[in-house]
Amino acid sequence: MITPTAPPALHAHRLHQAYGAATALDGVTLTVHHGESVAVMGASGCGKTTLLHCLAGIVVPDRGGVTLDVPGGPVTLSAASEDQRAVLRRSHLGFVFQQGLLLPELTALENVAVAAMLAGTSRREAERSSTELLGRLGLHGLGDRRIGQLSGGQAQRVAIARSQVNRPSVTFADEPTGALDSRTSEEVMSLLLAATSGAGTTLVVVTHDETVAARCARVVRMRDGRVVEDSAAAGRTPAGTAGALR
Ligand SMILES: Nc1ncnc2c1ncn2[C@@H]1O[C@H](COP(=O)(O)OP(=O)(O)OP(=O)(O)O)[C@@H](O)[C@H]1O
Repeated sequence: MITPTAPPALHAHRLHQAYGAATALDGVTLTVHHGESVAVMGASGCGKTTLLHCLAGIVVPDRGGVTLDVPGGPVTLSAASEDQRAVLRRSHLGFVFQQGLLLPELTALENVAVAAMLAGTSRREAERSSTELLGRLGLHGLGDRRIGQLSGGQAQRVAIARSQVNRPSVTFADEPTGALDSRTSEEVMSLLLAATSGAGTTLVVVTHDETVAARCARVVRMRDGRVVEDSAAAGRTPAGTAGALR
């Protein structure tokens, strides 16, 4: 008897993306399984962020396609409208960027709760789950602070809380520790891993930092818009998944 296998968390097939004369992606194929943590590395300008944006449906590539497995079944991004992709991102994908992109005029709690409310959660439930999540990320009692009243590491914890409040299937992080010192970077990466692959969901993280990449189960290296090395092919074992946050 043949046992049906679960679809991967994401599958990208021969992605090409050019900006004028610059080729950002030159035929990237990548499959990421549920619960994996994958670091994407490579020199500046090699196409890492463009890849992340294509995988998350922020950019639709010139050629090639991406399929994401989310609750309700796999979605082919090229077949989805811009509105459908926006709903998919809000409800099923998480994002953490270098600067967090938090709203400075809102408190830590409001920054997290807004993400839940935009995905359709009531204010009451959004505030309850956001308070709980901030507490689990070590920010108990700091929910009323505005972002400018937090340290860089605390602000990134808020960004992680915001990214996870809708329990995303896949979390995309672009240089999430880029603005932090090495100790804080390690703490933030531990929390990000615990919240994602440590809880059975998927993390794709773009980084220049080898120590950040070493915490991930898999490292993909790019050069000139192509994947030139993939530790999955070399049989590397998971290393950095800390205990689950939920
Ligand atoms: N919106 C855009 N318009 C024009 N060119 C772009 C755009 N986005 C990316 N590029 C170009 O595409 C190439 C890949 O850029 P990308 O940002 O994906 O690289 P990266 O590896 O993430 O770089 P970095 O590590 O410096 O962030 C570069 O040559 C860049 O200049």
